[in-house]
Amino acid sequence: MFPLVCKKRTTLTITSGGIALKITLLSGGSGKRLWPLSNEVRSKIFLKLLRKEDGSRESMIQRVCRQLDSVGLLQSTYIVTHKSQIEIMKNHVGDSIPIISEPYKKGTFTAAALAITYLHSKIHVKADEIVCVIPVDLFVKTDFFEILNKLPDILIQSQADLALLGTTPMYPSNQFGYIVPKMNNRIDYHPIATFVEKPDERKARRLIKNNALWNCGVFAFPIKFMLSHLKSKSFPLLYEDMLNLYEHLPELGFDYEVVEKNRHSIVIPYNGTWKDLGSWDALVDYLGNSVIGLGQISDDSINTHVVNELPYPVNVIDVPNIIVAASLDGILVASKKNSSRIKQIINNVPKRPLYEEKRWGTYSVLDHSKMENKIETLTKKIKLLPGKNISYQLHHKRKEIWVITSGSGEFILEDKLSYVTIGDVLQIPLGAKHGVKAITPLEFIEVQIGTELVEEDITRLAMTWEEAIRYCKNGGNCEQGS
Ligand SMILES: O=P(O)(O)OC[C@H]1O[C@](O)(CO)[C@@H](O)[C@@H]1O
Repeated sequence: MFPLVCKKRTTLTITSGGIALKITLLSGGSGKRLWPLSNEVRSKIFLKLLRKEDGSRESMIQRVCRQLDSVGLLQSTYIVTHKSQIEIMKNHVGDSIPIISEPYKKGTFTAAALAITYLHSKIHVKADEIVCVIPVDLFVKTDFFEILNKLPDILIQSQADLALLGTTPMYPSNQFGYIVPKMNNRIDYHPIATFVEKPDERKARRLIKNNALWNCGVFAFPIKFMLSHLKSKSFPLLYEDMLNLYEHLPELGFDYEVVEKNRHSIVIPYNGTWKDLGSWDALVDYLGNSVIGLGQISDDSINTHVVNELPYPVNVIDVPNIIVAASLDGILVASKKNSSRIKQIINNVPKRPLYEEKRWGTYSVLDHSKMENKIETLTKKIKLLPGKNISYQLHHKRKEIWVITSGSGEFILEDKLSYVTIGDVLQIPLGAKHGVKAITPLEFIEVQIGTELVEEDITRLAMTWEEAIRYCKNGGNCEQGS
């Protein structure tokens, strides 16, 4: 899906003054403020909304990886993400970037700690190598990433054990953390005097007068610095031990846990574009068009945007300064200024995602009905990318009827392989082993009938098609589908 193939990975990647640098992208968080396009499994970093120069669109994670690649850092990049997002992550960035899977969402400090134990005990990164932790939901120009290559030198020269990136504030925001530098006569870094988190507007103005910078959420330090911090907190230093304990570890933020307590930190000023793309208000500036998907906005609806994933048009007449975002998960109509308030009410919205990107393609839930006798039906539209397959699997609580609506593929039912194409109707009884692989882009409607229809009711027997084929008694001979 995404042609990002990074150059050959080496254990010793970028060196500056002989010290190597590793990049850790933290991609946790579900981005509730971008509901309904983001949900439990499709976090904001996977929304393919950002317009590229060639007119195509990319997601935040794709943009950051492309920019890291252009400054030669992708080959030393590791991604930390929650286990539920591994499949979608691979769809966006491919298979060549190592992904460290978080068993639970535990905040930026605990996620960074997991990454450090991985680098330290799994791939034996040296204790004085520098690790730079970056959030994925930032919008910057490529020159921002060029600074990262200077981090090892700057950390050595300054003898600091923690470096942060700070950007010149655009206005007295009460939404960001401020870094107050002790001004020296250098232009490349300053020691940090103090931090002020989300000040009110008056205080923000004063801070800006005192040369304070917005905290970009980028932290760099030698591995040994974090290892000693972990030791002092009695956190495990080995990756496997960390995984075993993860469920019981506290949810901690890196800012509070490390940055605000450390006495030898520096800030590296960055004067270019930096934007936190966490809300509709911020994101719409980078969409390129005022309407994405089906819909129209009248000329008098100034500064209004529509992002519509539904197959129905959204028309807006004479309503300025709003965002309309529509997906299978729901519809948001909000003033630009207050669209972030969705975060407070989102908990009342049903959790099951109605749209998911999987390693093989996507599915959308079209209908879910529950009858009085506890029988449920759930209808999905499933789209498989050519050459991809769903697992060879069975369900304990549902039978399925599939109608192939487009394309062709191979289908295995109870260890029997057949060829399927548009118009075929496939009956999959309760408990029957089944799987499908797309030859050309394959689309089908799946009707599930059973009790407790949840995505988790899947016993997977084989993940790859080669493994699935081995189940076939007829040695893989194709028969015409039913
Ligand atoms: O195990 P995989 O490959 O993720 O496939 C899951 C998909 O297979 C099905 O169970 C089809 O039987 C879908 O309902 C589901 O989305």
